[in-house]
Order: sequence, then structure tokens, then C-alpha cells
Amino acid sequence: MKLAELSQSQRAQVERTKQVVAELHALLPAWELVVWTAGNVSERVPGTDLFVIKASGVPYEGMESAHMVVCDLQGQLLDDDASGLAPSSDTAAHAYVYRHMPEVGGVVHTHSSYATAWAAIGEPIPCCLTMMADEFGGDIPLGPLAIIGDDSIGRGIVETLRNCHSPAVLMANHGPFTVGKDGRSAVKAAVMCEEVARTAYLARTLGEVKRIPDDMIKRLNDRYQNVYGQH
Ligand SMILES: O=C(CO)[C@@H](O)[C@@H](O)COP(=O)(O)O
Repeated sequence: MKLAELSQSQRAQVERTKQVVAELHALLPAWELVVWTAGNVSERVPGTDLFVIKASGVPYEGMESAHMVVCDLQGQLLDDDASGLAPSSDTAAHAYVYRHMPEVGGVVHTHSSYATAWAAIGEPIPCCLTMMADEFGGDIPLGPLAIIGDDSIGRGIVETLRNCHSPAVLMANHGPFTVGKDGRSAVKAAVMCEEVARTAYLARTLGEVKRIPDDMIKRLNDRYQNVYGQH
């Protein structure tokens, strides 16, 4: 696929998405979800079979749209990509999610400390907070240990998320991946995942964590997803 094959409006969408994704990356250090160059955000380009993701290893300081790259759904840079930049290490995982979850418009990966600590002990985060029921519709699930380099991380994300309501998955020994209808929704899920991971950890230090009954989780999630906020 070449950028030159896109229509003028599609090319405009590419540039707009690059700007959006660059701005979303700034939220990761702002919410203390990443250190140094860890983490990445991607978002589909509307009206195309493409997505934008950050270039690998780019510092967050001074990150801008020029540091974003455009890939097809196989995770390949466009043939006429002139950036000279290598895509994120997690591009294959993001691409796999986009190929197998058409409802997903944005993907985020962080190594946020509390969520990653739960991933390190190999436990899902139990749905013990109304905020978890609101945002995640239940426990935050644990995904398999998968090593970067092929589709195994992406496959682990999809196979785990397909079986639950959660927009977040804790990939074992690695860290959280989150999805959303767009990049901002996926970033929100990453922020909320770290927040509830921390609170659930604190709860564990105080005593036995009490899980919310499933029927109440459903009622809370339905309200939050359909009533909360301004309409
Ligand atoms: O977690 C991984 C790879 O899975 C990190 O390298 C990742 O957070 C950051 O990599 P990139 O800078 O996006 O290539």
C-alpha cells in the first residue's frame, strides 16, 4: 500500500490521525503510565485500512506528529513511507488487534507499575470496586506470557478480551494493553486500569478483597456505559 494511492481526503485523515496520536502519547507520561520511551498508542485512520503508531524508541519529550508512522493492517509501513523511522516494537500486536477486532479503533500499551505488578504475579485484578464495574465490566483479565517478535502478543490480547467485557488485559510478566473505540478511549482505559490496580493492591494490603456480585457489576456497567456523563 502506498500513501500516493490514497485520495486527498484520506491523506488528510492520515495527517489528522498522526496529530491526534502524537497528542495522545503525551498523556502517558502525564498520567505517569510510562517511563523513558516505554509504551505506545495507535489509532485507525478513518476511511482506510491503515493505522498510525509511534516510531520505536522516540523520546516523549518533543514527540510530535512527525514521529508517528503509518502502517497497514499487517503491520507493514506504507511502501512510500519517507520518514526513515522504524515502527513501534509492538506494531504487530496492534495490527493483530485491528485485524481481529473490527470494533476497536485505538490500542494502548504501557508498563504502568501497579497493573504490571499484577501481571508479574500472574493474577487478574478482581472486580472489587464500583469504578472497575463501570469501566471494565468485571475483573481485568490476565493474558498469556507472550514474547515480542511475532503475533503471539496480539493473539493473546484478542483471545483474552474476546471472553470478557474488559477493555484492558494484563499480559503476563509484561504489562497492560488496552483497547477502545478510538485512541482516547484506549488511553482512558489505561489510566483507569492503573488507578484500580493501585487501589486493589492497597485493599490487598489491608485485608481480604471483596469482589462485587456479578449482577451488581452488570447494573453498574450498564449505567456507566449508557447513562453516565452528558448526552
Ligand atoms: O513493551 C515493549 C515491547 O513489547 C517496549 O519496548 C515498548 O513499551 C516500547 O517500545 P517502542 O518504543 O514502542 O518500540
